Amino acid sequence: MTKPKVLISDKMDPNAARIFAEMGCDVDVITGETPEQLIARIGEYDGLAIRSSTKVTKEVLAAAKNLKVIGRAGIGVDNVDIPAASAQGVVVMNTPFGNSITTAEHAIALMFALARQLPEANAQTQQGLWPKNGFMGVEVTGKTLGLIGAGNIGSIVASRALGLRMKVVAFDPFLTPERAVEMGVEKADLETLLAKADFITLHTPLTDQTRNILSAENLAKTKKGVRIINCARGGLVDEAALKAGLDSGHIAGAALDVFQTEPAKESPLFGTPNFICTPHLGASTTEAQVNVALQVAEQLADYLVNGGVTNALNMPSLSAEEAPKLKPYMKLAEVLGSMVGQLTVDSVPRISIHVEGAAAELNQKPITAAVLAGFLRVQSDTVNMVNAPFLAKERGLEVREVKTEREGDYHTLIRVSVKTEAGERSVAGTLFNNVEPRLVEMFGIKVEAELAGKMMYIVNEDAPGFIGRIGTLLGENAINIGTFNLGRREAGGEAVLLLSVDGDLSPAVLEQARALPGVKNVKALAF
Ligand SMILES: NC(=O)C1=CN([C@@H]2O[C@H](COP(=O)(O)OP(=O)(O)OC[C@H]3O[C@@H](n4cnc5c(N)ncnc54)[C@H](O)[C@@H]3O)[C@@H](O)[C@H]2O)C=CC1
Ligand SMILES: O=C(O)CCC(=O)C(=O)O
Repeated sequence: MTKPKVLISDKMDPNAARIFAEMGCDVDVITGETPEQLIARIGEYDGLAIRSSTKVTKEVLAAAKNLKVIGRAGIGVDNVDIPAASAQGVVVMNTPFGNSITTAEHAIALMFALARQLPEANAQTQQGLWPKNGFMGVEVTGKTLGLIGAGNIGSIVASRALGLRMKVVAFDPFLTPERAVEMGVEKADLETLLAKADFITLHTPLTDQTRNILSAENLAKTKKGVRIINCARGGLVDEAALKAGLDSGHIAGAALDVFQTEPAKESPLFGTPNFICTPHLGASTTEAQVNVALQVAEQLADYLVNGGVTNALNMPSLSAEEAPKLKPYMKLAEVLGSMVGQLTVDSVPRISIHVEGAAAELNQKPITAAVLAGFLRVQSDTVNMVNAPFLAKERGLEVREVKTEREGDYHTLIRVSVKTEAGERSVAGTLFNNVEPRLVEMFGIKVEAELAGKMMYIVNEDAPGFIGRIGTLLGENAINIGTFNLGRREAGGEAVLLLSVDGDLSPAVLEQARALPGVKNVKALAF
């Protein structure tokens, strides 16, 4: 088997390259390239490991013909076009915890730097000015810290602030009252936070809801003398309004690690009294960089080599332990989805995936994704488990998931039903010996078949002589029959026949089969 090829395109701890090699990948480390150089190179790689400098745009993705996974050694993925990656079936992963402590510590460091004006005091002292009377700081003890965003980093900041004997007021729409109690913070709305906080620190992603969350209007609602820290993302704070607030003295200090435009080589804020900044250093400690490098390499290599999915942002996670267990179920799910896709001619507004028995004990998301991939692949051969749920949504296909833990006739069953103009139609399958996918029912008729290779599907009236006629027809066309699977609603009623064949089923052969007496439908299937 050829080794997967991975490109590390940003400066990363050397442990990443070591782990990739140890886990069976060929790895190149080529950093600092222009977008054009990356576009020219990316086509040869299966995996791409990045930090924040590489911008994975639509154009880069369009050139990434072999790319299967992108790994961000860090948290924020605003430098990756995730919708374009998803549409192309490329998994995007991050390392959500590796640099959280480090970034929280940077926010606390900036808070102290603001409280005691450390950068300016340092600069003037080293200029020989000994400015002992020029710097009157404030204590943080007893002060209120306003936390906007109480996720991983925000909650670490809160714990450190509580240790410093500060009060913490948190605004986060997703923070439950129970979690706020557990964290020891007061849950508040934004207005309350703005009115109460002596220091405000931001720890949210940049989204349509958080963009400009500290707008001119909101900055005006803060307490006079407030100090603001942003170690999350540029764009959360209106930089012009921040400058105006510092100039007027309403804001006593501001510290930015992140800017609206990065790298920030110039800014109206530079040189403003009580403004301090760092060049997006939040995650820059030896410990954090080793953590994220190890994690990103392990996650990417695990996906490329074993199919394990960890910390993916555009597909359900699948641990290396779960992956082998789920594999036969996903295969079954995919062939059932494919069968329904190949047999359905009408438009399908809804697809339901019902798992029963052993399958119901597993993570259902990958099973659903596999059904959708099989179902939609009829429309495009670039569909895979990553982009299938995305495409289903885009096409307005309603996806229903149902679980029944109790076993029915089989120890496990997956049923895929589609709603069409002709009504609800379903196929169901099980696993023989826990590994071999088998169809056991289609459209209400019990029929057992292995769905593999080239197959012929026939619906006919159950009548004597039919099997002989179809055998003769295929024999006359030099088509060898591999397996022969029959089912019927009742004696003399509707019957289905699924044949696996060795040769090609030409349109002429299918036409001859359709012309046989009692035949209602004939289709060539491929799995
Ligand atoms: N400066 C740096 O070098 C680094 C920056 N970061 C950035 O820090 C930010 C936070 O990271 P984590 O804590 O790991 O993320 P997280 O996802 O654990 O937490 C984000 C929190 O923001 C909350 N949130 C979402 N929308 C909100 C809204 N409209 N108002 C208030 N809260 C809202 C969420 O509910 C969540 O609790 C991210 O943007 C990340 O990219 C992370 C690491 C390093
Ligand atoms: O990789 C870096 O230095 C930036 C880290 C960051 O911003 C993140 O993890 O979101």
